[in-house]
Parts: sequence; C-alpha cells; structure tokens
Amino acid sequence: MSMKCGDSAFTGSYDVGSFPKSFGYGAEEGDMEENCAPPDKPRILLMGLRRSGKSSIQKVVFHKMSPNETLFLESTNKIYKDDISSSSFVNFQIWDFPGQVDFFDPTFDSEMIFKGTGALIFVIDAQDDYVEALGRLHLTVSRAYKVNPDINFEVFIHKVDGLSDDHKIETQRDIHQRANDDLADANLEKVHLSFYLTSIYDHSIFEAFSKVVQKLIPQLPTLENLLNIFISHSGIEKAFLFDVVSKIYIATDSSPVDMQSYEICCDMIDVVIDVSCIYGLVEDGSGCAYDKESLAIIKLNNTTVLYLKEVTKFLALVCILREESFERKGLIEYNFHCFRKAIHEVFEVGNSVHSAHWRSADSPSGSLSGLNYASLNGNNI
Ligand SMILES: Nc1nc2c(ncn2[C@@H]2O[C@H](COP(=O)(O)OP(=O)(O)OP(=O)(O)O)[C@@H](O)[C@H]2O)c(=O)[nH]1
Repeated sequence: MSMKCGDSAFTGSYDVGSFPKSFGYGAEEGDMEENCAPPDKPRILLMGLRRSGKSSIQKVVFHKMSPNETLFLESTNKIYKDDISSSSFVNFQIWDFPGQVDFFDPTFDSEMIFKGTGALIFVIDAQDDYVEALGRLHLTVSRAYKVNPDINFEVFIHKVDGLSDDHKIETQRDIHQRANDDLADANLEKVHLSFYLTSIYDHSIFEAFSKVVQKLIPQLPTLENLLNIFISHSGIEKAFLFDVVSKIYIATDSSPVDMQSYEICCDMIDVVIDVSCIYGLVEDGSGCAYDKESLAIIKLNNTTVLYLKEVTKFLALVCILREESFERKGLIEYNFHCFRKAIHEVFEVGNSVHSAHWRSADSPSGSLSGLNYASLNGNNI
C-alpha cells in the first residue's frame, strides 16, 4: 500500500466559499440550540418515538461514535441542532428531536421547523411493537406535508440487527402497507414514503443516509454522469464519491451497488485515515489526516485493487478494479485528473449560479471545459 499525507491545506481552483473552511477529522459536536442555519441551508430532521435510535444514528454517522457507546446515550429532551458543515461536504444541519415532541404544544412552531426542511427521517424501532410509532409517523408526515409538500419523507425501519432475514422482509412489508393505508385513508396518497432497513451495527445506516443525502444534491445527475465516463474509460469496475468524514457516498456510477463493495470501500477510508493519523501527521500532531496528497492503493489477494484519491477537501474517490486494469495506472491517473477538474467545475458553477439546476446535467459525455478523457483504446472523446 502506498500512502501519502502532506500537511498542506487544500487550495483547489474552486470557490472555497462553497465548502466549509477547515477540515477537522473527527469533528466536534456542534453547538445546540443557538446554532441556527442560514435560511437557505437545508436541514434533515430526525424524528420518531423515544429510544427509537435517533441520537445514535446521528452520533454514529457524523461523529464516529462506536455503536456500543450509544448504549450510554441519554434521552434527548430538547431539539439538538447539529451543524456538520465545518467538517463535511454534507452542507446541511441535522436536527435531532426528542421522542416526546408534542405537535399540539403552542411553542412547537411547525411553520419554522418544516419550511426549510429537505428531508424528514422518521425512525421506527423494529424490535419494539410499532403500532404507536405508525400513528406518530402518520401525524408527523401529515403535519409536515401541510407546511411543506416538497419534503422527502424517509422511514428508517431501525435496529434490524436483532431480526432474522425473513422477519426483516415481513416487518418492512407490514410497515409499508400500514403507513400507506393510513395516508390513503386521510386522502394523502400523493405523499411518497421511502423505506430503509437500518442498523448502527453494520453499514446499512450509512447506505440509507447516503441515499437520503443524494436526493438533496442538485448536481447528482452530473456527478453520476462524470463517474460513468471516468470508469468506462479507465477499466474500473465500481467507483464511489465519498464524503470522507461521514463515509456517506454522495454519488456512484450507474452500475448496481452491492453492499460488500460499499463496505470494503468504507473500510478502506477507515484504514487510510487511521494510518494517516498515526504515521502521517507531523511530530507535534499538527497537519491533516486527509489532504490533497491523500492517496492509497490496496491490492487484495483476489486480484482486486482498491484505489483511493483525494478529490476535494471533503470528497474522496474510491474505486474497485481488477489487477490487469491497474497495469494502465498512467491512464487512470490522467483520467482521474480530468475527473477531478470536472468535479471542481461542477461545484464552482453550482455556487456561482446558486441554483438547483446544473446547466449540463443532461450532457452525455461531459461537455465541461477541459474535460478530455483518454480512453482505453487510446482515443480521446
Ligand atoms: N440493537 C440496536 N440498538 C440500537 C440501534 N440504534 C440505537 N440503538 C439503541 O437504542 C437505544 C436508544 O437510542 P437513542 O439514540 O438514545 O434513541 P433516541 O431515539 O435518540 O431516544 P430519545 O432521545 O429518548 O428520543 C440505545 O440504547 C442505543 O444503543 C441499532 O441499530 N440496533
């Protein structure tokens, strides 16, 4: 494995204003109540009954808490607003609600809470009787939809680590059916709920969060398009664009995602950051565990190669490829250079336009200036 870690801060050509200013691996907790998002910064709400696992999800995904430590988390008794944008590409606020939130309390300002919300994650404890949770889900969704019909409603059927495979499927089917029946009875058929089976004890919670976040990234079609072009011209089998600090993948190419590939790429990020923290920082502990020189290549014993490289201050590309394809390392590096440049352009334009619509999201072969991939047969496209 080769790995580099310099201590210089990233100074790419993009407008750093779009990205938080400093990267601190293992971010500190955000401030609580006072930490308000600017009006245009979307938020993700975590709601659900008491002890359903909301705080654990937030701590495990965004604060590197180990799942076992969540056993000692105290009950949340006021809204916890966590701004993770100083360490992550995910430029949102996560609001963790107490389980006993009362929508009929006059101090509960649903207009303010739901107006700027991008996604509402409702967590249901699958190891518990979920009848009460379904009632709560219905109340929450109908309230939120009335204020803001553009919210994405995401239901995490959580703690499924305690369930057998058959039981998981059956629970998901039953919750899906009942939740949609309740909506239909209230003439709310047009509300769409997405369901995920999750647990903090495996990668399912990261995968589910990845999908929730991807829906909120306006540049997603462009990112997927760029990844498709990159892998097809470089002989790569699968590529993920990762938010390093949370291990959420913000985009991947259009081939199906299998859980094992995602897991091994997550593990690679952990290895790189851990080794870099131990051996990459300067003596006094200053510097960054992840910076523009971060690069790692791991050859597995099954002729597979894992390749990780820095894309931006917060994003890393992690690829899976065959050993034979890695013989053309120069080509991969050249194409990576084009890919990286294009990604920077995507976010530069995204910032200056400040709009949800990326001008070349439909461009089939990446018409961004300077994007000139070398292909496997030696031709440029
Ligand atoms: N088995 C299992 N337990 C989990 C999982 N996620 C959370 N838990 C446990 O569930 C318990 C409650 O978790 P919390 O995160 O405090 O729940 P909460 O929804 O924030 O609770 P309130 O703050 O009271 O609303 C803790 O003991 C966690 O360890 C999971 O995926 N699997």
